[in-house]
Amino acid sequence: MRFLTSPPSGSHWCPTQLLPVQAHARNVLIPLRLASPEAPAARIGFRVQAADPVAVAVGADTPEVASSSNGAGPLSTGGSGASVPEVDRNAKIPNLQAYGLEPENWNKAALSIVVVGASGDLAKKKIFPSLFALYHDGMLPKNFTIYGYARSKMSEEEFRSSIEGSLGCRLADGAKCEETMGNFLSTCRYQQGQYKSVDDFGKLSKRIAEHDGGHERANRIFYLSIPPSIFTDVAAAASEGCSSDSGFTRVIVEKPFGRDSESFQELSQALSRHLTEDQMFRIDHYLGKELIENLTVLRFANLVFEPLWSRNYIRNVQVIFSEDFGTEGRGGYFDNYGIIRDVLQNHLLQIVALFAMEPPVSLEAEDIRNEKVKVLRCMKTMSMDDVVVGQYRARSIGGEHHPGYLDDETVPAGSICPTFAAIALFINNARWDGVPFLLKAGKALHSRHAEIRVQFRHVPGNLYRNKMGLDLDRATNELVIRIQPNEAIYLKVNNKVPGLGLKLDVTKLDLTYKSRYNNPLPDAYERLILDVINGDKRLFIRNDELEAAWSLFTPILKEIEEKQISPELYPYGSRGPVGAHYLAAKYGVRWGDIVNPDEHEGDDDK
Ligand SMILES: NC(=O)C1=CN([C@@H]2O[C@H](COP(=O)(O)OP(=O)(O)OC[C@H]3O[C@@H](n4cnc5c(N)ncnc54)[C@H](OP(=O)(O)O)[C@@H]3O)[C@@H](O)[C@H]2O)C=CC1
Ligand SMILES: O=C1O[C@H](COP(=O)(O)O)[C@@H](O)[C@H](O)[C@H]1O
Repeated sequence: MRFLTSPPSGSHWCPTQLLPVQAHARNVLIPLRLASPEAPAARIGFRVQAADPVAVAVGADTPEVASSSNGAGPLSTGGSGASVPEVDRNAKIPNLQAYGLEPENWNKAALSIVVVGASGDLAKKKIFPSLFALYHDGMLPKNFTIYGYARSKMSEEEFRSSIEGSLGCRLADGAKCEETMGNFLSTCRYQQGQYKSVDDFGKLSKRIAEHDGGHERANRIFYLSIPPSIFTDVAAAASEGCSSDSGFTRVIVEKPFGRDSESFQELSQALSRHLTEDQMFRIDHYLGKELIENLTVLRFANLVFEPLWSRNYIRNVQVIFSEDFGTEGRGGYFDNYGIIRDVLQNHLLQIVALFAMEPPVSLEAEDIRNEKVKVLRCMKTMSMDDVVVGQYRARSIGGEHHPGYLDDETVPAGSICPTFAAIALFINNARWDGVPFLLKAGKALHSRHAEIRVQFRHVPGNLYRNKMGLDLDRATNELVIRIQPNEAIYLKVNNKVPGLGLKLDVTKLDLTYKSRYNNPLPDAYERLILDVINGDKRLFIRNDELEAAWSLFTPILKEIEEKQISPELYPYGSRGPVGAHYLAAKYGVRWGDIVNPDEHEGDDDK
């Protein structure tokens, strides 16, 4: 049982690609089922099993080599041969052994989690509910305490009831849930204080020390859930007044990390005066989403994908973020940033980096982040010809009035801040040369979904060409990784419609998570907070990644602001500005979420 913490939600051109299919095949057997209502399970059939990825990747297809590699993890090839510790996300106690820790020690150390900005939106909406879910699932060390820290005056009771309202059980388990919630709340304490005050953080330190006194080691985590303008003040005051003297002190820093290259450098230098790189965990919660963490598994643990992962087979890649609500309540923050800084420069770019990077030497955080930086640095500087910006306007739908962006009281009159942006991105390396990566993000659109769409090239000399109708693009394979809602991975394939005739249709090999897996998915913040406790930085962003990301986006952000480029207006609840279609069409692409509206649950085709 879990808790509701969010809305319901290579190698370069691989020589092995040239090998005949038989060289990859290990055995031939077993019925294969296609996930199409029209295609019932076959009684007899065959399945071609790929040889072990390890053996193929080293170019050794002999059975001897293949079997000798069987025991190793799928990614243990590339590097020194050192085995990668296996992370068991389902273990009650997190992957302690992977970090050389024993469960016994884990429970010996005290852990204090300080949520700075505890009175704010993110703390209530995500941080406390995620901590509660971890607590309920037994994923927090026995001796842990949560401290809320903010300027607001609140008694401990008021603080607890402000949190309580946002905690909920995913599946009601009645009294048990209430009891667990009560126990959790009793570990929550509140400390009022100023963000710049070393003395106030000192008072908190004293309280923590009194409480943790009996423990040999006392670890502290600070979650900076505050506006970026005060990140440095808090880092300075907390590190001076409230660092642990017998354990680790780690700091989680929320986005946005600056507004452009210059402000990012300033922030980064200022923070580095108070915190070491080791202590800092720069969060991008999209990296904590289940389907994003699975991206590398999909690519590197399956032979059927990685050899196709290049310009040779992929026509274009689309990364789409769509929200069906506006900036309601966050207009003040949003107007200073806009959708490019809010979503594209971080969440979507991080997805592209993970998607397009070369295989890392190992699964160690630094090896993964090295590859992400490399691919980010290969990206071509964007020009305004490849950018479309939009802003939503008011609209009445079925008698219900939806205010436009400018109707938000917290938004300055006449603001030209984009609430929608579409961008074509190119990667100048051997793997991706010429492949358009189309990124699109918008608020107040027709539906809420986030997905990656990989459109493959046409089959050369296709024998079935005349059976596919005029629109050959519709018949090309498409791999869709639906990040949310209704998480799924599906591959569109052409298939013979069963019967005596020869008719083809496009159907799906479908892995819809809720049909395949029983467990509800953890919220991204749960996973990420647990990783901070474990000291696992794989899903956190390194400074040089951000530097590369900002150098990519700063020129267009400056141009939009200096030239005061007006956004194209689009009606609330629509599919966004028409300009986005022209941008895609310029590269011979159609947005997959528009061409296939039926693939989005809750779509009402406005
Ligand atoms: N909310 C969200 O959905 C998301 C937020 N983020 C990021 O997380 C961080 C926190 O976001 P959120 O909770 O929305 O922020 P809030 O605006 O709600 O601020 C959090 C707390 O900080 C204090 N505060 C607010 N403004 C100021 C100020 N100008 N000077 C000093 N203190 C201030 C307030 O506490 P008090 O007055 O009690 O001290 C407030 O409760 C931000 O960096 C944001 O960009 C990232 C992703 C999503
Ligand atoms: O970081 C942000 O993300 C949210 C969307 O997050 P999701 O997990 O609900 O998809 C977005 O609404 C917000 O504007 C942005 O700051």
